[in-house]
Amino acid sequence: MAAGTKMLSELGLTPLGGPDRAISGLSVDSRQVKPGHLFAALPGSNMHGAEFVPYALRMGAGAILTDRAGEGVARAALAGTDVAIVVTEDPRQALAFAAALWFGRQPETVIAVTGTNGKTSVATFTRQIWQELGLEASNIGTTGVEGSYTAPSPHTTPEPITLHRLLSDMASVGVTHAVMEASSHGLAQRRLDGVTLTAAAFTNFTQDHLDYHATFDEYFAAKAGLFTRVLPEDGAAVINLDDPKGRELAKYVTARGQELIGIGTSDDCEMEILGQRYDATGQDVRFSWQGWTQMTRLPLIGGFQAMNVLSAAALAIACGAEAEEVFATLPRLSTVRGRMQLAATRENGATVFVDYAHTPDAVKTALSALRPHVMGRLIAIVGAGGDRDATKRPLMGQAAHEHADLVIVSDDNPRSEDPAVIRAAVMLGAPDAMEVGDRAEAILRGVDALQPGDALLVMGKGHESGQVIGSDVYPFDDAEQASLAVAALDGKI
Ligand SMILES: CC(=O)N[C@H]1[C@@H](OP(=O)(O)OP(=O)(O)OC[C@H]2O[C@@H](n3ccc(=O)[nH]c3=O)[C@H](O)[C@@H]2O)O[C@H](CO)[C@@H](O)[C@@H]1O[C@H](C)C(=O)N[C@@H](C)C(=O)N[C@H](CCC(=O)O)C(=O)O
Ligand SMILES: Nc1ncnc2c1ncn2[C@@H]1O[C@H](COP(=O)(O)OP(=O)(O)OP(=O)(O)O)[C@@H](O)[C@H]1O
Ligand SMILES: N[C@H](CCC[C@H](N)C(=O)O)C(=O)O
Ligand SMILES: [Mg+2]
Repeated sequence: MAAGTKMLSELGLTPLGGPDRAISGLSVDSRQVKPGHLFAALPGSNMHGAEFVPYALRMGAGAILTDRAGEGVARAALAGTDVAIVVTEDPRQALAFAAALWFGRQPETVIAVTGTNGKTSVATFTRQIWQELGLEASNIGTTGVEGSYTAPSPHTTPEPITLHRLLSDMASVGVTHAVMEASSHGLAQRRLDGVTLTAAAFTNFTQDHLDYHATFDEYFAAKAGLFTRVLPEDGAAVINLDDPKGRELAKYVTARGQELIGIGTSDDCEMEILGQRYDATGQDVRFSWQGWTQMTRLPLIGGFQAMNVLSAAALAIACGAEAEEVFATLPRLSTVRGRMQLAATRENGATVFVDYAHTPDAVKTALSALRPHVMGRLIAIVGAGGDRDATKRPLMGQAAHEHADLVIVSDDNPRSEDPAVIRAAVMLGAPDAMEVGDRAEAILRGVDALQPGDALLVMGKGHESGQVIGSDVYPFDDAEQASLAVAALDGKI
């Protein structure tokens, strides 16, 4: 937390029935409270943060922010103290605004990307385009903070205090352009409500996270909030119009008077994909921007990458870059780590790719996207994470069964669950799959099966560097294991 203090009123907060108060910082977790901090006692999915007010007071909290549900418990704990209390309808949003005002600085241009799949890819390509144009740029998301400013990021969308500290640090070292992923958790929890956005993008909407959001509609409403609540009226919205949910969002965007940039394969899109031709190292893409037809080469595997890249190009243009200069950078973009990444090639020419597909739709998309680049068979390794949406498991198995020639079901972060139970659920959708729990062995078996012209797609872990079993994290990297397996089987080690 930055040195110094600020008054609650400077952070947009009004204490109930008491005088204004100087605070020394912000905390969302009672265990991190420092003397004089405002402790945000938030309604949680397990418990109400107000339960921790007594703890926060022992740590020296100077003010409490909560909602009506937390007010009673908080007031009881505050009896006899002079600690201020702020009660609002939506304390998560109030905290987000307070964090923005506390840190007071962000890069001039910040954009956010939402959607079930493709957020990391679009964010990374946008940052790469900006850097190619000579701008100081970073992306924030699942793979950490990358580009001109780098840092680890524990969340896809960081908590508001962490987020605004980061944006302020970036701005102070000269980063002018930042692009962040807006996860549905992040949006539902108002984590980015305090960020001033120039533009936002929507990639697509399919099943995920039904462990957290009660229904599909609730999950979609969380994503829609990026356009209906966070992006200002003078912001630009880049929307995938090939997705019916994108069409729905486009109506909200138009109703709010935001600039709509449609992207897709229909002729009402400003950025229209006209054709794609695939080969072993990438693809040629024909597209038009506001009616101006272009051809470009993308050194990227997978048809959907054209959508991701052109969304990134549209975002860069929406934020002021020259279209011609943006398009000139596209052949120089590089694969996002762990997304359709070529990890190893066997002596016989067969290839191994690593991808982060961890939803039924992503499994289908990744396999069908790889297919036109491959002459031989497609072998898939698939598995599902423990302590996550269990309904997606058989659907992921089924997608692999339908789109690959050979399926191996293996473990992917079983966490607190029994891995055999997770594999059995995946195998409900892929009954003739080979079951190999140990992931290193599964990769070895997959690589061993590769004939000339074949490709192996290892899905689910992408850039991850560990296998989470119980509460332990064992070092594990799919790309590294693929290289080791190829080296071992080709007699190099
Ligand atoms: C499921 C989820 O998103 N949980 C977030 C939520 O916590 P919660 O509602 O479950 O909290 P709770 O356990 O009920 O506790 C209630 C409150 O008491 C506080 N507390 C709790 C214990 C204590 O000792 N003292 C204390 O003050 C907590 O900080 C919380 O504010 O609110 C907390 C405070 O804002 C977040 O830290 C927490 O994120 C946790 C760490 C998390 O792991 N989130 C993941 C699932 C997440 O956000 N993932 C998305 C990406 C998903 C994807 O696309 O794959 C992301 O953007 O990273
Ligand atoms: N535009 C797209 N359409 C469909 N599938 C995609 C698209 N882009 C990427 N994917 C698939 O989704 C996987 C995840 O991609 P990416 O990491 O870019 O998405 P994400 O939205 O950031 O995911 P997460 O929610 O896990 O952070 C990729 O490995 C790929 O299989
Ligand atoms: N970050 C996401 C995706 C993880 C993908 C997969 N490796 C898993 O562990 O389920 C999550 O935690 O749900
Ligand atoms: Mg991501």
